[in-house]
Amino acid sequence: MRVSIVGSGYVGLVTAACLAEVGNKVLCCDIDSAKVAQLKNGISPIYEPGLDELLERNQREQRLDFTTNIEEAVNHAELIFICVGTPPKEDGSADLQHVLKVAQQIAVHMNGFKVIINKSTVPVGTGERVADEVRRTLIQRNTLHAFTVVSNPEFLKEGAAIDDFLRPDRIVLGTDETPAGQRALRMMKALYAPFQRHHERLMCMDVRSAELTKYAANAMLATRISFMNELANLAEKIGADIEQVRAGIGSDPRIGFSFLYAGCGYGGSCFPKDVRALIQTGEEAGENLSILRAVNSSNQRQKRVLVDKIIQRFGEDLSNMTFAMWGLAFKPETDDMREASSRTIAAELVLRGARVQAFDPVANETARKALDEDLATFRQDGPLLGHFEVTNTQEETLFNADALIVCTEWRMFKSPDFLMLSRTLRQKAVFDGRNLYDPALLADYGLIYEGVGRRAEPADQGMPVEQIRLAS
Ligand SMILES: NC(=O)c1ccc[n+]([C@@H]2O[C@H](COP(=O)([O-])OP(=O)(O)OC[C@H]3O[C@@H](n4cnc5c(N)ncnc54)[C@H](O)[C@@H]3O)[C@@H](O)[C@H]2O)c1
Ligand SMILES: O=c1ccn([C@@H]2O[C@H](COP(=O)(O)OP(=O)(O)O[C@H]3O[C@H](CO)[C@@H](O)[C@H](O)[C@H]3O)[C@@H](O)[C@H]2O)c(=O)[nH]1
Repeated sequence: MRVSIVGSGYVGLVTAACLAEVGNKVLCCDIDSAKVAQLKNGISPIYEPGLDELLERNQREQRLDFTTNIEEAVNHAELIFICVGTPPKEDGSADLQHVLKVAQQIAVHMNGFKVIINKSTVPVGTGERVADEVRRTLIQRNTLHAFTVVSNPEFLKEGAAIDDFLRPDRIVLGTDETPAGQRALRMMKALYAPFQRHHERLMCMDVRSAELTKYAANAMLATRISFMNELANLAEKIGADIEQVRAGIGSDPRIGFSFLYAGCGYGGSCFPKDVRALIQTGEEAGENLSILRAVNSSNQRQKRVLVDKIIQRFGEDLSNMTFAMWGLAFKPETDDMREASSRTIAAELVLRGARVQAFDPVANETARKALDEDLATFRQDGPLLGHFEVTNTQEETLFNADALIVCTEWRMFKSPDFLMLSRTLRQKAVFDGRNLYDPALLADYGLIYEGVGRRAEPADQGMPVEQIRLAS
């Protein structure tokens, strides 16, 4: 089939590459000409495992191309996916300006029947707003073409996006009952047939329910994480260990193990924004979503939990301190820094005069830009006391460092040389925002360990480092 994708970001590119991979002719459009030029030269603007190979192969085999020309994209296909951003507005609601702009542009260039597919995460009612925008533009231009709007929310996770798209848990399709809606449904079923060979994964519903399903899924997952984060904070105070509690409850199949990891808060381009947008939808509908309000504020507090521990240990003035920071991206296997907890932590430390030496295997560049922006607002009030920099290796972060902070659970950080850490860190302290390490083992190495909801082991009760060295 012929498919056009408008918006070539994380969702647009993954959708385009995966649809091309199964034989569709895909044209991907973006307003960012630098991004399109890069893509045309075979360079992916984002880090997503497996994406580069798919982009390269499908471009080479002429099933995938890129353009900045929306008219070309509209003419290319009957199926047009909208995959542009829906960032949060000041009040938390989703900003639909990019979605509605694309709807209008589709109408301007419409040359026949079109199925307009909302893949961007959009609030309930957006399908109707997109249809209104198209209808209004068609009337203004005195043209008449049949079209329908489908909701097809995307559930991929960054870092595992290709696999999530090729082997989805479910494919949600929201269509209306009109003949055009039913024709679109048949086309969409055919488009997704290659991704559900083994069993039916399609869930067909009305447009509004499909739109709400997306927010409900993210809000539920964010709630689970925040529930565990709050229990972790409690566990610390009453001498329990959240990792043991997690294992204890996850084994109940009604609860399950997924998304039960406590840590230094959830980030990314979806959970924080979508929770806030759903709260706003509730507000507009006169429904106070009190659980989600609590989740949102709980997560904002959680992003500071390591900062509080650091202040408690070293005091408010950190001007003589250097922190090594491992991991900057909001999760492993991505370079995405949107709403990453590392940003909150690094900025808070720099404002207190600390030097932060950070390393992420793929997000160093995006992190440098993000922190520059974050700290710029504070620079307006005078020169910063501290300093943030990224280093080329994990080891370089440790140079003259007092303590280590782990923000992202990249595989390479999971089993470090604890003896070396114990000898190198001046204050022998490890603040583990992802609960990667065993508190008792670190105590054996004479390291002070602070996780999230872990039972602390006094470092001085462990075997002294020198003794370990003699024993080994
Ligand atoms: N990133 C994810 O993991 C993920 C997963 C599921 C759903 N979503 C949702 O999908 C949507 C897109 O997210 P993303 O992370 O891919 O965003 P992104 O910021 O990575 O990409 C959006 C792209 O749209 C382009 N764009 C903006 N206006 C345009 C226009 N008028 N014409 C053509 N291109 C235009 C931008 O230049 C950008 O390249 C959002 O609604 C998001 O909530 C994201
Ligand atoms: O047990 C857990 C699981 C995740 N996280 C954090 O939660 C955030 C989000 O993680 P994840 O959901 O894996 O990444 P995203 O790529 O943001 O994916 C979410 O957001 C996407 C955009 O809407 C959806 O498509 C996905 O289904 C949904 O999982 C990250 O900061 C994680 O560190 C935890 O703190 N504890």
